[in-house]
Amino acid sequence: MLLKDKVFAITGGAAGIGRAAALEAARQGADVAITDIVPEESVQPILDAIRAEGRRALYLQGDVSAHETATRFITAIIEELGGLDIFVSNAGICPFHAFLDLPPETLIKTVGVNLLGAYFMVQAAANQMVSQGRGGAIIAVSSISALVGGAYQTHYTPTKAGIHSLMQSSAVALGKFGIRCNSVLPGTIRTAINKEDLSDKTKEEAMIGRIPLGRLGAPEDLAGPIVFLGSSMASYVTGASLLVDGGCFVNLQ
Ligand SMILES: NC(=O)C1=CN([C@@H]2O[C@H](COP(=O)(O)OP(=O)(O)OC[C@H]3O[C@@H](n4cnc5c(N)ncnc54)[C@H](O)[C@@H]3O)[C@@H](O)[C@H]2O)C=CC1
Ligand SMILES: C[C@H](O)[C@@H]1OC(=O)[C@H](O)[C@@H]1O
Repeated sequence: MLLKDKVFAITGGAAGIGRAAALEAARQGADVAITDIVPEESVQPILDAIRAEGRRALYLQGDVSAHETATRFITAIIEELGGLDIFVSNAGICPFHAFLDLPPETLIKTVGVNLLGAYFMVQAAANQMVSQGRGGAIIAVSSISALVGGAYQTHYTPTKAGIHSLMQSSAVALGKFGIRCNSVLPGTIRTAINKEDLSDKTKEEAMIGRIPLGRLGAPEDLAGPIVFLGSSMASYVTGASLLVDGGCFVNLQ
């Protein structure tokens, strides 16, 4: 087991990539804390699955774009699970929209959830890890979109580039405390975030055609890389970013 008796916390753990990572962390021996904006009832099956692995599970409902959520989440983790070893900033939104008429509210909301939310959470987690004095690991779910553009994602890709950069700077700021900071850069992974976008079958086929491994990703494809970066197997890895995209990024021609 890669995370035996560690405390693993994740934002946006109610669905998609976050849910897959939370469940894998429990399978790998960690107690798991999840925060998400959805009500606790809808997360109950995930909490039950974590407990079925013999691990403790905690849920806090909250909006990551409100900085108080970060304090509330870390406080709950310490009260109920007694410490924090691995923190994953994953919650995010991607409301696809054209550039020229993008409403300011959509920009403000996307930056608030994706970038400010990640910042508040990572800062709070880092402070807790520093005060514990035993190091830790922070992983942010950035995106291949940190490196490439999207005509309907002009408000989204800068948040993912920002998260990628946040992990690089945090790695520098927190190295002296033994805290490692890395990001994963998923390609296109089938989740609720892109269900509507991928309902355009012509677009979906074109996207699959660009991927050397010949398929879109599944949430579970991210679970292993996230657990690996959180584990002692990655003890000399910090400031790094790991593309998890089936080879899409390197497929130029
Ligand atoms: N699915 C994909 O193709 C890719 C996803 N990503 C990133 O992966 C992360 C997870 O996304 P997915 O699992 O794909 O989507 P998802 O929609 O399945 O999961 C996102 C989770 O974040 C939660 N969430 C949304 N707004 C929130 C808020 N204000 N406060 C707290 N929780 C909130 C949602 O309730 C949901 O549980 C996001 O940061 C996304 O940008 C990155 C690259 C590709
Ligand atoms: C939600 C999109 O399918 C997805 O988000 C990303 O960050 C990827 O680059 C895809 O565009």
